[in-house]
Amino acid sequence: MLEVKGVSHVYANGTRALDDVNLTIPRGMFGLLGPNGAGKSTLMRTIATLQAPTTGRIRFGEIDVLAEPDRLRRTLGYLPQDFGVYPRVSAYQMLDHMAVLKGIHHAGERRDAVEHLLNQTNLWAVRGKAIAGFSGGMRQRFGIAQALIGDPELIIVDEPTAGLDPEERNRFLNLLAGISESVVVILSTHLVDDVADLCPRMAVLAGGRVQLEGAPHDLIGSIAGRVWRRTVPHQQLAEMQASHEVISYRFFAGEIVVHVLSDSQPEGFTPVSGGLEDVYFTTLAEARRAPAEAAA
Ligand SMILES: Nc1ncnc2c1ncn2[C@@H]1O[C@H](COP(=O)(O)OP(=O)(O)OP(=O)(O)O)[C@@H](O)[C@H]1O
Repeated sequence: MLEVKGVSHVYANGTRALDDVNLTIPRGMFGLLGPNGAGKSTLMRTIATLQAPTTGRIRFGEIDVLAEPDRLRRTLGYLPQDFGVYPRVSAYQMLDHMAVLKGIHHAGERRDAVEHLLNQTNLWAVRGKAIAGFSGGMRQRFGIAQALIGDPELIIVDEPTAGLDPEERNRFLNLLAGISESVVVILSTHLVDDVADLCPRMAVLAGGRVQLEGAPHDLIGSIAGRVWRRTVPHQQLAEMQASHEVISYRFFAGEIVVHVLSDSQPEGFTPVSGGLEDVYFTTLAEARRAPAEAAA
């Protein structure tokens, strides 16, 4: 279990990227959902001991993460949002090298581990090819292979499916789901579907604060009977936004499908069985409104 308590982070330029974040993350897949700039990467890097928070505490089981970063690193697998450079060495060589860095010094043990990871991530056939020539999906699968070296108990993946085509995305998410049973996996993403498909627990981060936490199923239940939809010509959108609590809208066949939140049925609207996307957009709308109301 990972416990994040009262974690705040203020960057040197004064940006408060995390503001009193409290989370309890059990074994299994945990979705951390939030829009661009929400603070997800800052939180992921902080848990991964790559940067220290301004205040707060983090525990992973017996480990005091901020006081014993090396101890955490030995049991951590981290797939950052961006590796930056991709080396011209083969996937096999790179994994072998990284396994040495992770402390697997026995050659036979290392060979077994590297071969197992290449098979697990479906990269065996391309093990001799340079990573620099890999497609986006292959790179992400390589990223998971390197994160899994040494059987980590805490795995952090930061926006892993951005830019993947649907088939590669599925392959990647299935791979993650397969490893998440006995370890803590934190999946940071701005894609609601990634969380809805896979995560038994989740939180929404926005403006550096945890806005919502729970099981997707329960959170969807919490908005049941309060989400309504109506299709309108796009000229009417501004009017709709002024008169209703619009949580989302999308263009469809030349018109706009509007979803609104309301305790009773607004005129001209039909009920929708809300999904996680409605929960997410409702949460973001409320998060945006809170500072505006406080200022007023
Ligand atoms: N090194 C830095 N110096 C100053 N501000 C930063 C730094 N890194 C991030 N920020 C700011 O902190 C806030 C949170 O950024 P962060 O990258 O953690 O968000 P995110 O949720 O991961 O966003 P994205 O989905 O766009 O990656 C943003 O306002 C960002 O501009």
